[in-house]
Amino acid sequence: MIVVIHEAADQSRQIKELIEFMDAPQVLTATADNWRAQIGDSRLAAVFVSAGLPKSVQSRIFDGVAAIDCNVPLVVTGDGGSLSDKAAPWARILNLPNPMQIDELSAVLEEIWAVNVVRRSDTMAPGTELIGESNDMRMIRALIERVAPSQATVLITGESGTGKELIARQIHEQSGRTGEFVAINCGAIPEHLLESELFGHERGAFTGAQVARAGRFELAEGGTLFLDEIGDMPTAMQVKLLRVLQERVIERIGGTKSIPVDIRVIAATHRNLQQRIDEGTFREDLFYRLSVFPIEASPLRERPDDVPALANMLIDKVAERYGVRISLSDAALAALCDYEWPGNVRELANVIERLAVLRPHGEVQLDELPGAIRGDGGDRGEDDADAGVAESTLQLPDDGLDLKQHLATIERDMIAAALREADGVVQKAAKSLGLGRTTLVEKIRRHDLRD
Ligand SMILES: Nc1ncnc2c1ncn2[C@@H]1O[C@H](COP(=O)(O)OP(=O)(O)OP(=O)(O)O)[C@@H](O)[C@H]1O
Repeated sequence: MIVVIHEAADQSRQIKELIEFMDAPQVLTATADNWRAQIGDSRLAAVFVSAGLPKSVQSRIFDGVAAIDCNVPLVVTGDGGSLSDKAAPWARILNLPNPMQIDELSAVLEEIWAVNVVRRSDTMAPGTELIGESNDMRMIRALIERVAPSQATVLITGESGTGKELIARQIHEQSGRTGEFVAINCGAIPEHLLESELFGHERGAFTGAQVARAGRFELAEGGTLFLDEIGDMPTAMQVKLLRVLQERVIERIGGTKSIPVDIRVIAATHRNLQQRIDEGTFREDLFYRLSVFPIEASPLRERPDDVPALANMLIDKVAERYGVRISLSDAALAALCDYEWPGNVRELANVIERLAVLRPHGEVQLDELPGAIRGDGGDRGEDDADAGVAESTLQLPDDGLDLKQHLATIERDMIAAALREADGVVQKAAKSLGLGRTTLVEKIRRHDLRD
């Protein structure tokens, strides 16, 4: 949800229409007094605030936004007034001068989208407990315990969905560090935004930098900075990161002051960094700096003993979310344990979620699992086409269901899953769903899926 606050109602409407014209659904016009009530429980993606509003009113809005989440981007529209440096030192403030140009608005929306991809990934973990009693998981827990109290930089490697972020969070939680756990996905943020996201910037450092802003290094002061997808970090940024790791000081963009930082760095990647070093896309010196204490998150197929406990935990989560509790027959559970899980725990979570939505009540039987998991040689692409569950096995719950509502829920969840997989890139999600981009945008709007 994007909120537009302007002293003139016709201006508010105009800005809302322009934003909607740029394919951003869920735009709300509001006043400084009622915006908070108007958004209700919707997730706040950005707030557009008129520069013409009195400073005291702006401050009130900023404080309200900070109370929800300091990382929500603030966009100051028009140039009728100026913002105090101290108005919101925590904030990401973007500027859109009058008259509003489409290309400038488009750049601002791109940035808002990027920030929100990061915010979403920051809150993605459905639970914080590390589940599993396999030898690998026990070993990982022991490593976490050993490294947590030290200051050592940790490099967590492993395939996608193996729990690298969860491991990083555990290290932070057990470290006794009092600052925040700040995560950033180095692969999801456009290169030109990554530097300011990490290092922050001083006022006037570049167009739109209306006030100074702290970067993630500073936000993680006294805590932990989690650099996810470090293997995708552009090489120019790798040099800067190496300097921070060596000298423990940063400089904001456009700044001259060296700011000391007390942070614990944990990096993670699903890439083979050795291969990237050989290809010349990852610096060897940075690799050695990062991998002071390496932890490898093993793929789920190598620890099938963990599948039952993970499945139970995920069934609980789904029950909380949808109010439907499934169970697994012995044969179904055995098939889950035998499956290769190329998408690891995240894929298991998707399968459990799909089963709960498509087969809302009762015990899931072996023949109700996706073909690839049943081991009948079913092609994964075909399985995806029928949402992972054999059509003939769908059963009507004893007390019936509201089919329209049920199908809408499935559609909403599939779109949400596709957007997650595509890191929020609508074009990519549309392709994986076999839909045109405009159709998907319309569905996202209808299902209220974009913030
Ligand atoms: N051992 C585990 N116990 C409980 N939940 C887990 C475990 N491993 C993974 N998960 C859950 O699976 C999902 C994926 O885990 P996570 O995001 O930590 O993986 P990742 O390795 O960082 O993935 P990516 O490389 O794609 O970022 C999360 O929702 C996480 O909570």
